[in-house]
Amino acid sequence: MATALHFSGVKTPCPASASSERSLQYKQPLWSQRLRFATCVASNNGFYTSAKNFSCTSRVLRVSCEGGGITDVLEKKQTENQCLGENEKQLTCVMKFGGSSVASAERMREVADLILSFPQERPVIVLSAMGKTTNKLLLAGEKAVSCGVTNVSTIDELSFIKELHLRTVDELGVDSSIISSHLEELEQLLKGIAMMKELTLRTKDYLVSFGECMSTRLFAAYLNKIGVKARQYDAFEIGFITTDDFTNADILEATYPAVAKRLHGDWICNPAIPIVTGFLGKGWRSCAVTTLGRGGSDLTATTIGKALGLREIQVWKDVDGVLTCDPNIYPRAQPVPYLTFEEAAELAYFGAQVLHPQSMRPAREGDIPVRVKNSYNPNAPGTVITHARDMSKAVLTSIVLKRNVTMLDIVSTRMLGQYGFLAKVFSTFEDLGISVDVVATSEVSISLTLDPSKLWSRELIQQASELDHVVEELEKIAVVNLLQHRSIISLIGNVQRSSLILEKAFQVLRTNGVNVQMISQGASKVNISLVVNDNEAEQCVRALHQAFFENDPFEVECGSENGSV
Ligand SMILES: Nc1ncnc2c1ncn2[C@@H]1O[C@H](COP(=O)(O)OP(=O)(O)O)[C@@H](O)[C@H]1O
Ligand SMILES: N[C@@H](CC(=O)OP(=O)(O)O)C(=O)O
Repeated sequence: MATALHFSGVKTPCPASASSERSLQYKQPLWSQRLRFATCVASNNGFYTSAKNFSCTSRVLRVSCEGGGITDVLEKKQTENQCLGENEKQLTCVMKFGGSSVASAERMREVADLILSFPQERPVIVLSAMGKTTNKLLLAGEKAVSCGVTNVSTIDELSFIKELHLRTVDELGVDSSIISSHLEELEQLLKGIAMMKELTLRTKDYLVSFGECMSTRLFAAYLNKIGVKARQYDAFEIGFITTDDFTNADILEATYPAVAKRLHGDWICNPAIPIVTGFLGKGWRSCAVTTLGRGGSDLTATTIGKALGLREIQVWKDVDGVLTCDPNIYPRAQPVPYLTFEEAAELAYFGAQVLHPQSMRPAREGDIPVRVKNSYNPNAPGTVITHARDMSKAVLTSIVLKRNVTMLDIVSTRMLGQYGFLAKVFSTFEDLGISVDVVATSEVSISLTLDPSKLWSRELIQQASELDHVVEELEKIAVVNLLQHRSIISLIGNVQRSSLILEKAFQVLRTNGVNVQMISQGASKVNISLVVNDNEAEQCVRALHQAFFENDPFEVECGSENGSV
């Protein structure tokens, strides 16, 4: 590949230095081959080597030498795609960094270093909004509804967002023009919301999109500033086509070829690290900006992974991988080294905030391994999620809690043996567009829980009236008992060993005086769900964690009547 390149125009002689060559490779992985060659040509000709900074456009490679601000311009004579070696024509992996990983200028610099510490990779980068920007944008929107147009500029969250992004511009040393129009437009939008006194789901999505649009622009500008060629993309401009379910849109199939064509096409014509907004899409009918549900950048990453058929999808978080339970509930949670797609999907669906519920689907379809890593602790091995893993020793993998769940006990008013009862119950939910999580049935009754995330996007008042409506409809065929403030504890693991899991679990729950109100073992064979009262749930998770992950396994298996399990 190197011999196909031609550089000329080097004018300034400098002493040769091997170490500069290494630092060039480190800083500029995409160009490392070419730079090594450029450096080599230069030193061979007795010109210079100690290159310090460099930047590349499709035609010009600019290298400034150490010790004197001398800039040499190396004209690259051939066109970009002719220059790409056979194995450089493919992007290799996705690296997604969540809000916690890009919360400040310092964190962005660290993330840039982290990306560049993998010079063998040609990554696509997916970023979330900085820190808690999405929450702040939503709060600002809610305040705008009632604060009056003239008070919009004093909304605390707006000031916070402006200050954070402008400080980051400053600290990264990039041009403020890359985000100034977004900040102005954001304020205009909030004024519009204040004028209308209304924040629709569609407007909410447009509002939160500013977070990702700005973080990616900042990061791409920073990479370009340090000489690493990067190109920013808004996902809604490059083919992320979704349903029009604002705040919770689904990716449509057309996305895959469109995204692949755009990212791969650009890379081939003019290689630059793609920096893509996570979380965002474009509604196929409305053509408006949509979002993929909270935490949706994980789904953006796996979608790109599948679209481009990449080798690996890396999801960089602020924890050492997927843990045995939520560390906020129990800080002694431990990393889980391996998971299957199925386990990870159940875990995410049943509430583990670490992964977006839908994010495993594209990875599983494309059979692309997902690695969950800690951007604060890159040396930790993290969690690798693949199609299959050795389950011979696996019992329990992780404990997940989903709070604030609504449970319905539905008892048929008809006689035993009546057919069509289940069908009628579920068609009621279908008609009302409400999704059901966990189900347990007997001949004449059904207990089920309703997915709070599907109700989440609706106003509380609307949720209450929808629940009333559900009960009203079901009461035509059954006696209905609505039970609120329940939690689902999901035991994700090897359900081939369900008796062992249940034996231990019930021992723990009995010791803690907790009665399970519903139990379900899904067809997936990786999940047993138990429904308990909200106010008992965290205590249960801690006790279950101690029993399954911390105690001596022999002690746990034997248990005792009145003490620790
Ligand atoms: N089982 C779990 N494993 C790991 N993290 C979990 C788990 N359950 C909840 N979490 C929480 O998820 C957080 C990471 O997810 P998220 O905030 O979406 O990350 P990011 O914004 O970096 O994408 C962790 O900080 C942790 O508090
Ligand atoms: N910014 C969006 C999307 C996202 O994925 O964020 P994070 O990766 O920080 O969870 C959110 O807060 O929901």
